[in-house]
Amino acid sequence: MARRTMSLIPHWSSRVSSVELNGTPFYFSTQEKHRGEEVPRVFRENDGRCYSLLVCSSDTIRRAKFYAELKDKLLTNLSPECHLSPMCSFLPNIKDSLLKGYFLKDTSESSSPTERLLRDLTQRDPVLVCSYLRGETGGVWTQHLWSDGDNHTMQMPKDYYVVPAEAPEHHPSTLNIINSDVFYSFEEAYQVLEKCGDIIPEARAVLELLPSREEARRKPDFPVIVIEGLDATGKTTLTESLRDALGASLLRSPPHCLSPMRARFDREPPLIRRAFYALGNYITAVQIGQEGMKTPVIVDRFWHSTAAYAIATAVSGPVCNLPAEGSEVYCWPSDVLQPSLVVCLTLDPEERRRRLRDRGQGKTEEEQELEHNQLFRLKVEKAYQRISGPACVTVDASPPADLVLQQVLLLIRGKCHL
Ligand SMILES: Nc1ncnc2c1ncn2[C@@H]1O[C@H](COP(=O)(O)OP(=O)(O)OP(=O)(O)O)[C@@H](O)[C@H]1O
Ligand SMILES: Nc1ccn([C@@H]2O[C@H](COP(=O)(O)O)[C@@H](O)[C@H]2O)c(=O)n1
Repeated sequence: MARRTMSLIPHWSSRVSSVELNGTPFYFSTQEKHRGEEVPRVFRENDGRCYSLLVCSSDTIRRAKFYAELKDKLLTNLSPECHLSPMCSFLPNIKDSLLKGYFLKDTSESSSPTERLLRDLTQRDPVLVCSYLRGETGGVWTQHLWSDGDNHTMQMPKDYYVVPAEAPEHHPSTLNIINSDVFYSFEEAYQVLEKCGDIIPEARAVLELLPSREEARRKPDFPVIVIEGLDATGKTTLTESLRDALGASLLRSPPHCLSPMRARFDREPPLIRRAFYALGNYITAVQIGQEGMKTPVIVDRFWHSTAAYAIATAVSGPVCNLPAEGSEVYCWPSDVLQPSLVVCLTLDPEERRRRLRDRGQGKTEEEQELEHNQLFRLKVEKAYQRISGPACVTVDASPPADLVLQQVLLLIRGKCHL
């Protein structure tokens, strides 16, 4: 941790912090001199003590795992008078500069229990703690970066004042998407699972099933049609009908051979979970390459799903926070086979809920989130539409199943000459 802390200090005063209060981000930064700026919103009307905790380690797996555990750890050990808000710190427009953590307001009588807990964290865990002090008059607040040694004195070269900051042009959560949430090459995803081998035995099992990257790129003779969409939009129904109508092979991503490991990865933080799904696409790509030498291939979910769900989870807040159309995050990886056609099924939310209810099967946590969280659903759909090379063709899945089939067959005949 010490090395990581030191490497942050040269850019410390260029960093901007964002604290989410009831879902709205409030930004502040630090500066050496106070020039009469107002007190940033998060410090206003504040009688308590304030702290920030940012998870930072050059070991990406440790960082992801610790961040996933941090909230529970804090809620279990802090007094009920402590209030936590999600926060992050970033260098505007600098990729991979985002550090995630929590902002803590403590209104309890004594600072000792909270500070003891924070001190323990700085000594044992990859976390950077700052405390914030209000000046005598209440008109200024200063930030104090704790050391990771016994004595939590200031490590800052100077006192820094906290001042309000502008909202950045791009939402900060977009800064770390590449190779943390979405993987654009076999190697990047492979490295994540390789590093997890010691702590997650299932990661080794996945690595043993992986093909070489050349195999995943092999272009088949027959067309490859991918069907995408949120859960319960009718992908299984449609893909099975297409298989029968076209005499095609039906494949899926993640492939069946990964089913025994999937539940374990669904419990892991995004970095690890997304690397698992990314690698699943490479296994499916090899199967497509083999089957596609004999028949057309229909695929139930592929890279669009992996990227769209990952982006929608990584980006907090409303749809406008997503990276804009044309952003590199939506680009198809160069080492994954490109389907001939990608169809994305859409359905109005009420009909989708009805189909989910009627089906009554168990759902992954993410699917439950989709059901509850309208914003998340909109973000997944928007991300689906923005992915390019190949882009997806949207099809309204609300008509009866045989009509949806006819419409998709027309698209396939037009695009793939079948
Ligand atoms: N066009 C349709 N009209 C009415 N009901 C449909 C239609 N297509 C599918 N259904 C029904 O909706 C439910 C969900 O369909 P299906 O399982 O095919 O969706 P899915 O997209 O594969 O879901 P998941 O991604 O969760 O596996 C099923 O009960 C299915 O019978
Ligand atoms: N290629 C894929 C396929 C799926 N996912 C993730 O799985 C969930 C939905 O899968 P279902 O089998 O339940 O339809 C969804 O949460 C995706 O995150 C993926 O990432 N990549």
